[in-house]
Amino acid sequence: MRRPNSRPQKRQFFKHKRLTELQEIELLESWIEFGKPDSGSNPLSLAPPPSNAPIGRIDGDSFSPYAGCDRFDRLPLSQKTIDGLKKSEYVTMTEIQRASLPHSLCGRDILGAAKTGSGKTLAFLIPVLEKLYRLRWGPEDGVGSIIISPTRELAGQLFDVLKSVGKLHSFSAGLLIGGRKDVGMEKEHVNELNILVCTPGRLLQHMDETPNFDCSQVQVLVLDEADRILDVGFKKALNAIISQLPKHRQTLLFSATQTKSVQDLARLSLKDPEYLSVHEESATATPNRLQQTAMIVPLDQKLDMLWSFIKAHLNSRILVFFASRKQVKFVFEAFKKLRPGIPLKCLHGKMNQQKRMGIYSQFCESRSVLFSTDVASRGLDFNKGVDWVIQVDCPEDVAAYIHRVGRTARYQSGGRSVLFLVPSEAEMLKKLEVAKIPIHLIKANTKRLQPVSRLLEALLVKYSDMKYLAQKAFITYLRSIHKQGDKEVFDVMKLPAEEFSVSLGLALTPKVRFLNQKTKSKLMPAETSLHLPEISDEENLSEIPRSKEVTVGSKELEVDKGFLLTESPDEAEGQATEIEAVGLGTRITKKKKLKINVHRPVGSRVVFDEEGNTLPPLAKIADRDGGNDVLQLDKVKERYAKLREEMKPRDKEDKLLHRQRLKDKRMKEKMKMKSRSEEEGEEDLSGSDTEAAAGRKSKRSKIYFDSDNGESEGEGNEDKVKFSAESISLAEQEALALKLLNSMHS
Ligand SMILES: Nc1ncnc2c1ncn2[C@@H]1O[C@H](COP(=O)(O)OP(=O)(O)OP(=O)(O)O)[C@@H](O)[C@H]1O
Repeated sequence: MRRPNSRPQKRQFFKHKRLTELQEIELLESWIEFGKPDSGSNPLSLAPPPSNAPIGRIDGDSFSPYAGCDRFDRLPLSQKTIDGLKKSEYVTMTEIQRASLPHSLCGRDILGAAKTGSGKTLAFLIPVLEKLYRLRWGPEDGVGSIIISPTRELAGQLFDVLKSVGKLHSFSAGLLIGGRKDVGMEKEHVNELNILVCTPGRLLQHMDETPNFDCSQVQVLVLDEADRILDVGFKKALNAIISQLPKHRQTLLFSATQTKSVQDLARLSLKDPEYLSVHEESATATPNRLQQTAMIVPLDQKLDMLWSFIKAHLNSRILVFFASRKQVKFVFEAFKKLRPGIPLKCLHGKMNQQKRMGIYSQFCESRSVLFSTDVASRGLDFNKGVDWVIQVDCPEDVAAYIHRVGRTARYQSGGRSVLFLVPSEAEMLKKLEVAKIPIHLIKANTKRLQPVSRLLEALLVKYSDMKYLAQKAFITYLRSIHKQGDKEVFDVMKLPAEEFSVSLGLALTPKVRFLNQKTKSKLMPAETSLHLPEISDEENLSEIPRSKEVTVGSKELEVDKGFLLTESPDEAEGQATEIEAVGLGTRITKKKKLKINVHRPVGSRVVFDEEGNTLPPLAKIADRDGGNDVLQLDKVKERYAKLREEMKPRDKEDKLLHRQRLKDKRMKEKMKMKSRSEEEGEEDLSGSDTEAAAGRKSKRSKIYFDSDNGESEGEGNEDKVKFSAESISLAEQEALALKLLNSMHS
């Protein structure tokens, strides 16, 4: 009885809701049309209305202005979006949101550039939601918007923000990224999704493989980190994607480092795009709350510096960038074994996706050090903030620098960054300065440096897989420098390859095959690691931005003051002395330091000096020519040369021993096989079941017996061995075989 009554009520409710929605859309369309900002204008130049000014329709056909407003609820947005924003605690707009939303809500194409961490994500997600809402997009309409991100982690992050802000809308959205196994399931549902957040590769995979996958109705295309996606690396994929999208669509491009290349934009067929670069006039290209520093660090001392830095900042969240995956793996594995006292994690593109996502969220949650390649350099917003960004290897260009340091000091929080430059990369400082990046050249407080290369040497002796990782790290680093396009900054020939390999704990310098013989011979000899950087002369020094003091205040920053010293102009007697001091300082192992050898790998040999203090295993070798000698560079080099010489015969011995062991093992296996076949019976040996059996049999007789008469080849010899398989036990056979082997080797 109740049912028939309830139906009309329900229908009434929906009818009412539909009308409201339609009315809302109508109102929004009129409001947007009424307050359209002039094409080419920047709404940021308009003063925001007073807080008590009316919002929406004022009377008849007039509406409140929205260009220039500073709060989301003053924009012509659907109630669902306003409520979604409020629930996610977004009330006031950031500059890029204020500048771009009035234009993008009108349906215009946007090229948006703003500093890292300035809120570009909402600047493109809101117009996507609003456009589809106003078009009353539903499940049967299929894909209405595609948001492309260069990395999986970033796509995942965008998807989370979309879910949070758009949770009151009824659109279906999907995350399509590589590395996920459920591609089959994705294929079944991808056509039902309204908003796709994806990486270029996975999207293209669906375009190629998924039957009936249709993107011909796409209304809004978004490229986050647009300059990266338009880069050569994604060129083919992007061209293929664009060819399957309708020409009439809205396109939104955002990045902290925007492209203006006409060629790039022509590929996207933008229509009169609004170029909104909100921080173009700003004094700096990086966030204002970011304190940026650089240090000249000889290549062979980078790991000493990094290790010391980590040990001095055990309560921080530190993101460390390297040039290659192999370096990330080596340093992560090595430092993990040395136990610095803070959790270590690593992230690179070859990790499986689940692990990648896990590491990303773990790093968001707790204090730790994350070693990463540039896979984490763009867009990622670690929710509890990153305290330090350390660039152990120089970024490939200024844009890469901006994105890397942009992982800290996001939105309204502060952050700090350190860039390590080898002396030959000092040119990078000038490039950063030209790009309006306020970076201060500092030098390390060498008293607090803790050398780590000797510990690495010990590790490599103990763990053979570490040696392999170190070799790979060495080669890939040199290769990455060799491949860099900017030859003003990167010159592989200026790198002290041998010293570098020693600093990784390698006794022998690996061969660098990708450099031809001629080039190899030109690789810098060891002493160039201490050569002056190009900024050594007074003239150039004055061009490098300096700060008199790093502004530090908190308790933790006292540690920084101890570890990092700003180079004051008074100190600049000449870069030569300073760099040399840094160079030597990091190599000096003061006895005092060695007394507490807390970094010793677990289970490693402990060596004591005459006073009963513990020393790292190789410290003894270092000191045996007299304590003061290590203070001299020549002696240090001599020591390493000696060490290498000492290691050479040991390496040979190891190889011989290894070969011998393999032989013994093979011999034992064969003996076992023989005794097994004997147990199985004569007929097996004489039978001709398979070719393999025949082969085995003939091989056996070749090794153990004189082929015809069953006598050993060594007859007549003192150690002659003559045996018959039937007459002796397996143990005896093994003993005899070993004896035979020994006699052969002797
Ligand atoms: N209007 C806002 N009010 C408060 N917080 C905001 C607002 N907009 C963005 N944020 C916060 O600012 C942080 C950075 O935002 P977002 O990730 O969008 O920056 P971005 O400009 O895309 O950075 P990147 O260039 O590194 O990709 C995020 O934590 C986000 O939640």
